[in-house]
Amino acid sequence: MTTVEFDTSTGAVDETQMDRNCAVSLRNVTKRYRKGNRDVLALDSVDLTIRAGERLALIGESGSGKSTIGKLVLGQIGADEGDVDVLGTGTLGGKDRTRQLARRVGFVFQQPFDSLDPRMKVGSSLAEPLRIHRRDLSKAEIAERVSDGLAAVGLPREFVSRYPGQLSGGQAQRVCIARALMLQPDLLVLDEPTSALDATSQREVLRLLCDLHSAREIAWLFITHDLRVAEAITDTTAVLRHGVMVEYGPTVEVLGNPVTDYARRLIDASLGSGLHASEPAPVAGGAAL
Ligand SMILES: Nc1ncnc2c1ncn2[C@@H]1O[C@H](COP(=O)(O)OP(=O)(O)OP(=O)(O)O)[C@@H](O)[C@H]1O
Repeated sequence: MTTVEFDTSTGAVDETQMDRNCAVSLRNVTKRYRKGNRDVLALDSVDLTIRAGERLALIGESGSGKSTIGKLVLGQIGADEGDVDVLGTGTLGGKDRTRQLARRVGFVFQQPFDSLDPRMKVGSSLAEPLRIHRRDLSKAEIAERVSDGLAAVGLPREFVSRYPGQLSGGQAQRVCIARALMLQPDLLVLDEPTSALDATSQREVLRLLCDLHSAREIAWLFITHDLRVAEAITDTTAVLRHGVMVEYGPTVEVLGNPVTDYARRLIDASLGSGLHASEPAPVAGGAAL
């Protein structure tokens, strides 16, 4: 792992020292949870790399360990064994690492209304990360960035004064995406970001994510049960089973030509059996959305 210098006075990482091509690196990572008087092995010796700008889909049946990887990457939990390095912060101490991850990794979860404070207007929600992490910005500069953030997700400026309860599910998820992007992150953790939305909002949010990726290449860890989404908009797919990475490679190969029966069953259940081998998956650009 590359060593990174961290300036505690400015909060800046000396990026000249870190591997700019690597957004996420998990090496031989094992994670157990304590459940009553027994241990649950959630991840077993997992290796995973997400390069800068790469969109990786993480798929697997319920309980296979997908969200555990998301939590490790966000720094919400630690590994029992192995190395977790996110954007070169792996060698930083606890507080510095947490601060860097909060600044440089955005996240969008399944339920937008759980992620937004119902008592906070949209404008305040979007301004909050800037107030915390960008103390150099004036009030006017923050207000301008909030307006720009809303525009970037296709919402009018007037939404600053709305409360979450006055938004549709799709609009609320757009606000969550805008919030995740406020600090211009290098990595987004997207944990089922569209599965709580109706079909139209799903398509709109996925198109929005693709457009944002085209405008600025942010790496994605995209956790999904929906293999059509993985197929349409990701570069790489990793398949987890009982905490073990059983397949990993370009999305077009993993979904088009799965090696394990397990992945084949997942794909058949989500996409039907017609895709394998004969039909290339329409990866990137959102063509199939
Ligand atoms: N806080 C916890 N305490 C105990 N066990 C946990 C905890 N969190 C997760 N687990 C267990 O770890 C395993 C992996 O869980 P995880 O949430 O990572 O799976 P997942 O693939 O994200 O599932 P889903 O698709 O249902 O969200 C499961 O067996 C789960 O029951």
